[in-house]
Amino acid sequence: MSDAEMPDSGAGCGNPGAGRAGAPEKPTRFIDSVNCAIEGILYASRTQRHMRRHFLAALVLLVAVLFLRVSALEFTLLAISVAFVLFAELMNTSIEVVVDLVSPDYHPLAKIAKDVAAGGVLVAAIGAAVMGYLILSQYIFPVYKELLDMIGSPTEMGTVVALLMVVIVVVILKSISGKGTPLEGGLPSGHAAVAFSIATIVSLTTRDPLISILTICLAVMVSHSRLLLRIHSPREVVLGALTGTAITIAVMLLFRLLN
Ligand SMILES: Nc1ncnc2c1ncn2[C@@H]1O[C@H](COP(=O)(O)OP(=O)(O)OP(=O)(O)O)[C@@H](O)[C@H]1O
Repeated sequence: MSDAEMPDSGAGCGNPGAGRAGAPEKPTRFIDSVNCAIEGILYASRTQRHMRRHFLAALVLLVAVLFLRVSALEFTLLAISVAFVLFAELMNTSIEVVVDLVSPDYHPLAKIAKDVAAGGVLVAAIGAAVMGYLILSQYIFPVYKELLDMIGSPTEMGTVVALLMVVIVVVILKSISGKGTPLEGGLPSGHAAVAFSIATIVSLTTRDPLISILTICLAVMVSHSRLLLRIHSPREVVLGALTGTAITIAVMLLFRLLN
């Protein structure tokens, strides 16, 4: 529980006796119990960055649901998935706090307890992602396909020109920033730029949203490996990805305009 806060033992819900008799009292009224539950959720949001991310994802999903006009059944399935992820994160936080209480020092069993609880959150999140994909892809894929159709299929010449331009722009930007070599380090990441350029070309060639997502996943993995190897910073990788994608799309649009 790296960023957890030590709770204030005197203040909080359902302990009106605190401060008077000294010892906090358990909540007796229903409203006090509800307040305690809300305090638990607030504690988890305040101390667990993953909880905040889950809430943010839930907000994004709600906005998407509003725009995509999913059916009531689909909304129910999505809501259950999101609630399950939030529930798992709350249970994970609770287990972390209990483990820290019982075993503040390193203990192999404490590690297993926390790792298993974290595994529960991961399983819930993967389930929600699969559910989200299966439901939302029916609405998003046709729009995405239309977008790919608007840019058009790349010609062989367009592909070669786009890739060469990406490499040249990366070298120029690296020489301006004065950091790194053509193949290692500096701003932007050349690997990310080329990986995203290839992902864009494959997406436009196949015009298949699923293949597009899979190749983008590969590009993300290539970019992530540059971070893991500590060759690039997140900023350099993101700029590389944007450079590769933007130049490739621009070249494709230009070829479409000229032919
Ligand atoms: N007392 C301990 N004994 C052994 N290993 C521990 C202990 N505390 C934490 N760990 C290890 O560190 C990992 C992270 O624990 P921590 O309490 O920091 O959770 P966290 O950073 O909030 O993680 P999460 O992303 O799961 O919410 C645990 O999964 C566990 O492997």
